[in-house]
Amino acid sequence: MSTATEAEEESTWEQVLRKMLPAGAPLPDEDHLDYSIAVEYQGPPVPYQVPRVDPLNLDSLSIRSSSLVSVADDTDVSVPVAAPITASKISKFSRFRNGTANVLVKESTSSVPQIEKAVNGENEEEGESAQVVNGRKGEENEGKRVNVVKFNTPRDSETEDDGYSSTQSSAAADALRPTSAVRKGSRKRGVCSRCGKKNRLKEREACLVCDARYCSNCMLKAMGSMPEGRKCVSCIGHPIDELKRSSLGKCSRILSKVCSPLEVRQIMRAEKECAANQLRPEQLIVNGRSLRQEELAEVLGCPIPPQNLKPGKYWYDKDSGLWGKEGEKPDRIISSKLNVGGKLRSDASNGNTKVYINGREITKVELRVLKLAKVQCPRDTHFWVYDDGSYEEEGQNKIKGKIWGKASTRFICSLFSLPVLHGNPFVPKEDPTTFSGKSVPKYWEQGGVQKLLLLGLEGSGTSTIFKQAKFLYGNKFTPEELQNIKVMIQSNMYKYLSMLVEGRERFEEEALMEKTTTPVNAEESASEFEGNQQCIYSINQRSKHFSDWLLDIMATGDLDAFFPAATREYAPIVDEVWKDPAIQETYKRREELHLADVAKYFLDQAVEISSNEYEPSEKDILYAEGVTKSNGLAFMEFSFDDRSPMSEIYNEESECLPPLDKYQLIRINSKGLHDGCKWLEMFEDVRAVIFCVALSDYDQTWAYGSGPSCNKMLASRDIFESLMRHPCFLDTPFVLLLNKYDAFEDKINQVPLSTCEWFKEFCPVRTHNNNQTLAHQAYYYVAVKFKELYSSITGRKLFVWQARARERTSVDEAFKYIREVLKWDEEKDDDMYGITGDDSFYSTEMSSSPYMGPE
Ligand SMILES: Nc1nc2c(ncn2[C@@H]2O[C@H](COP(=O)(O)OP(=O)(O)OP(=O)(O)O)[C@@H](O)[C@H]2O)c(=O)[nH]1
Ligand SMILES: [Mg+2]
Repeated sequence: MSTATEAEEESTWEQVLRKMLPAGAPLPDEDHLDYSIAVEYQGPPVPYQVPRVDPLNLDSLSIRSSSLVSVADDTDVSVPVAAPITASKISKFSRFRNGTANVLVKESTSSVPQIEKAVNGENEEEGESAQVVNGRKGEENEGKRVNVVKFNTPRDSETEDDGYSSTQSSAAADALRPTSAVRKGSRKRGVCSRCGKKNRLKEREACLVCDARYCSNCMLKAMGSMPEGRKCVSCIGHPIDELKRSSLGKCSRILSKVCSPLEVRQIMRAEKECAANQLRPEQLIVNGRSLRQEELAEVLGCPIPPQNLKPGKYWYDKDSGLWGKEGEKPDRIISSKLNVGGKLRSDASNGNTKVYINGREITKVELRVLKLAKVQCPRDTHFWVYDDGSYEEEGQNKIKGKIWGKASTRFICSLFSLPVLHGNPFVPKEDPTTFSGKSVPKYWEQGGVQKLLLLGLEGSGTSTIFKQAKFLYGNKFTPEELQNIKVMIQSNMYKYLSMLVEGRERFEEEALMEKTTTPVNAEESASEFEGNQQCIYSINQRSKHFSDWLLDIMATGDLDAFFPAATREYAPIVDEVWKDPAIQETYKRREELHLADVAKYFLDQAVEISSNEYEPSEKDILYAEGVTKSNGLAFMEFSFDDRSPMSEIYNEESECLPPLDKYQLIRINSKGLHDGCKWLEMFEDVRAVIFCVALSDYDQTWAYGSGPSCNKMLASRDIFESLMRHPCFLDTPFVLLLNKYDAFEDKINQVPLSTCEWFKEFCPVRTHNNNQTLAHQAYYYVAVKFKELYSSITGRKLFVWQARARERTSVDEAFKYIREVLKWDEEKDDDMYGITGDDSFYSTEMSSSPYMGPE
């Protein structure tokens, strides 16, 4: 039962309060004391009488104060419940304030009018009134109040702020709060569960247990010192809502605004590590049996534990280490030989293939991968698979091979989202057949498909090239891919806008700072002050609210959950904000914000893009940043069908023509490169690595995640270097695509190439008759720098090609060049001498270039 204490004397209330608060919670000072807390008191008996209040008879409760209750969205319960007291308005002597206008309103379901309401309304820090609550019997505590609608009537707040006349004890309100924390119902975005203020544009911090949402004003008051992370004080000790498990320990923007970084760190740590928030063993059922505490400990403590473990039913094959959700294909490989759960059942993953691994009937996908990996598995085969991936048929006592041994199998697995053994000592690196022994070209064994690996730093143009290849060589985008691209474009648009509004905020601050620190003369600056501190980066309230809201959403990483469902709704305001002169001014400084120039292309079409009927045009597809929604791995197969029809007519034995060369283009985005290049091991059998560099990056800065920033060209160079040193590619030819030549041409006359420290010795030749433009010279210089680096490390020749990926013909030429490189690479093994004299044709030979500065 909750106890509520009303203490007369200062020393006494302080004492009592301290005991009520969670250990370590700061005691609010008297002026700001507006806690309304209900916690179960578990301390020693107190030496004085605790005032008791009988539970209220809800039906007879008449409240003069500001709140009434509606149960608008609740069908089964309809008990009026006592009001939310705007806690910040209650004095420590716990009197209700004077009620004013009370209005009952249903929560509107459309959010557009709410935006209007909120953005036109006053700031949430100011007083408000007229709150209506959807409450429910027995769950009315701070955390449980939902759907509070407020009216932005400034008059009300004025009258409200003075005088508290009700003498009703706050204990009455406290008594209504249950002690148990139960999550209930849906909560409306933007309504603070404590003060009831509503603003859809403000982010709220949610309690991990009951999902009560608090505004930044109320958060600390409702959550205290957060000894178990973000939980209402009354929810401390209770297990978290499992839906929120993935957000444990992930700081929100609002929290980082309210607390210092050190506090945030402590809170996040407590949230992750405190006992109450841990998985309980009975929540995990493995092979049909819930775990015991020591089994859970074993699972979590083993060298390769299942990650992001959530409550649920799993199967585990302790011989191979395979682990998956009950009824599903394997999800990962964890440590083997753990003694946990029941016995693995044959139907554990609901397979119907009549092929068994360690007694489990495998799923169709697994069977497919086994077949692709050339493992013989007719029906009723029983395999025994060990934790190093080696396998044998049951009863035969003869190891047949290693399932994940071949790179190609690992690649297939990754395509089918099946787990593979990673970074384990058993990957047979020493096995010559899995490495590209060039004497028998590897691709012959794989049906003649030659893999081309396309990579580059973020924004270098790899996805543009990939998409161009798709347009060029005939692979149509499927409806599903198109849908993904559409969603990608829509969410990118919000990303661009949020970068702009964030930049605007910064520029505005800077501009105003400058204004105040450099007054032209006293009079002017005074009048400027009165002019409400405006500058070219200032925007109106409405846009400002939208911007704040957008930034909050972006900060919580919620974007995908929120869009594109809301895209249509917000299209007009997106368009309005984008066209705002302040944002346009900000866009002019986009380079400082690392904002791609396609931002304009897409934001100009905000309304069309947001529409349901929107279908990305070819140009949209091409200009969009990324290939897939997750923008991870993408691949396509193609061949160049450019044999002239004439030659076939002439060739009487046209059937004897060699089949067209088939290629598989695999594009990895730059993230895959940063994660310790671990992806790359799957691609050891590629025929060529195509590394893409944006020439125009030479004056850009860039940072790995939140790390220190550096020149982007240097970052590209470093990645390139780590690739050529990678053991998988020791024998693989590299093609360097120097992309964005168009942007480079535009830039080079304004920004000297020597801006990049690696190119500081570039000294262009300035003769009148020189028909080579500066861009041309600069391009050659860059190419030579890369070539020198490459040959100094590998002792081989680097192939370089220039590209403008937005132009389709340029990409076509690039691929034709790559084809020549492959041919040359093949022939060089056959004929070491015949070709070497001729190789300058394939590469940009310019070691004697006049543009090289003195070394
Ligand atoms: N001006 C110009 N822009 C280009 C060129 N190639 C690509 N872009 C643009 O540069 C931006 C980034 O290109 P992407 O193809 O997405 O780059 P990426 O390598 O896939 O980068 P991530 O997806 O971020 O890993 C896009 O807006 C492209 O339209 C080019 O040759 N010239
Ligand atoms: Mg991209």
